[in-house]
Amino acid sequence: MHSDPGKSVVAVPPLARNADLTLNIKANAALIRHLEAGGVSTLMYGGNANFYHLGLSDYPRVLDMLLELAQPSSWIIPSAGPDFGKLMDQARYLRERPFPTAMVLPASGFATDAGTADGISRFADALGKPVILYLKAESYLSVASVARLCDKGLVSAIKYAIVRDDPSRDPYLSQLVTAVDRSRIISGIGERPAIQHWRQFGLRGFTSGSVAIAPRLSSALLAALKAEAYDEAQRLREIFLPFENERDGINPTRVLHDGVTLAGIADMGPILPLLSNLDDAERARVAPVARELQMRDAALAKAA
Ligand SMILES: N[C@@H](CC=O)C(=O)O
Repeated sequence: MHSDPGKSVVAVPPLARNADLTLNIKANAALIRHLEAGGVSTLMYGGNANFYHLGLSDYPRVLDMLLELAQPSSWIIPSAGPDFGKLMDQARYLRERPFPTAMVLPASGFATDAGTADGISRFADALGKPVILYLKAESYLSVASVARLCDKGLVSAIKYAIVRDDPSRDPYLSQLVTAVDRSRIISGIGERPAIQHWRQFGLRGFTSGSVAIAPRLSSALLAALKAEAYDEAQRLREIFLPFENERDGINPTRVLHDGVTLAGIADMGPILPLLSNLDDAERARVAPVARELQMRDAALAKAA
């Protein structure tokens, strides 16, 4: 298992379940094979896999399935939390397994900056390893608190996912890249802001949900960024926008979950409550867009 955040696009895939909500091992295997065949070797199981609602009784089974299904050369990053009790309970299962790190899901509400920093420190101590921070809102952790956690050696990487109308105007990110080593920060909002985060803020990697449908196209975008081929990167980014627009218009996690099924990659089945699958009208809207993205990706495979 490698542990280099810039080696591949960091996929944030959905998790497949059967009708009775048990794990669908065959469908999860098919999705992981699809990603790995498309050049993706880092798979982060977090929001899109709905780890927010994963019970402790299910957690070790999910961790073991992911370890079994991924290639030994791939890097699986599970997440934990978001609440403090779950973080500390899950640390026990994580530390018994060979994960180089885990991502802390961000709590929203009923938390303070100081309390969140304290909770993350205690989780990293219990895990015995530095963790990945997931910054999704400015109110979650101040830049000073993030820098202190990094200085204490408790953070291996940061998934930066604060959405801006204009990603090039981001005072929090501007402060962050001066306060911590920017090579630790990964753009965490998919293909849409990845080029601006790369060029303007020096972030050297990105996470993606839509990579679960189009791993070759997303990997080609990362390769274009690494080669400083920015026109090509822009062309590739635009291929993702129709699907990303549906995700942003309905719900990013729900559209991705059912989009993978509708694109014919693997049957993701029901999404774990408290989320719900798309309704019929939403499925009718998303299906052609998901299929188009999958076909563009397949065309790239044929051309290679
Ligand atoms: N939220 C983004 C990146 C993954 O975390 C997406 O789902 O595309």
